[in-house]
Amino acid sequence: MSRRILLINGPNLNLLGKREPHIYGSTTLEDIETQARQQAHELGVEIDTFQSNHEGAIVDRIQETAGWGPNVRETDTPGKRVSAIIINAGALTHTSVAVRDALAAVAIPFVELHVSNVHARETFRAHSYLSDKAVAVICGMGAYGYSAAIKFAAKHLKIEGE
Ligand SMILES: O=C1C[C@@](O)(C(=O)O)C[C@@H](O)[C@@H]1O
Repeated sequence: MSRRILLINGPNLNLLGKREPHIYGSTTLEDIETQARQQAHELGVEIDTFQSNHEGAIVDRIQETAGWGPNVRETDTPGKRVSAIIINAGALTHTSVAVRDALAAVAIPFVELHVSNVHARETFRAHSYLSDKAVAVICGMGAYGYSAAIKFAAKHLKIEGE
């Protein structure tokens, strides 16, 4: 059985480690993704990583997990199935019906993740378009949240029928 996790990071998360370190810490996205690949290997799962500052690119990448999307032609080999998505949608969490709809369309269980405690910040960050559809929500654990999400996804989220 192969289990594959897709880790998505949205706008400005390419700046982790540089951006507001008092809020987001000093760990870079590169560090997080390197650690994620190592952890996935140890857990016996596969992991794909994706970061984009663009809402449409994130929607396209989510669609691709179901073999859909503008970059997938009828003749293409079906994309690899993903058993779980871990998504830090950044600011799109609070604004994007499109990301929510894409996650609902592919119907793959997902974990919503935030490095900071979004409930202890500006009030607009307390609302999420994703939380009510997420299997789990992690926030305020810093970079460790990624590790917790991967462990949870690897253990609890399996491709149906496997
Ligand atoms: O870009 C981000 C990062 C964030 O998702 C976090 O990881 O804490 C929290 C969001 O409110 C913010 O827009």
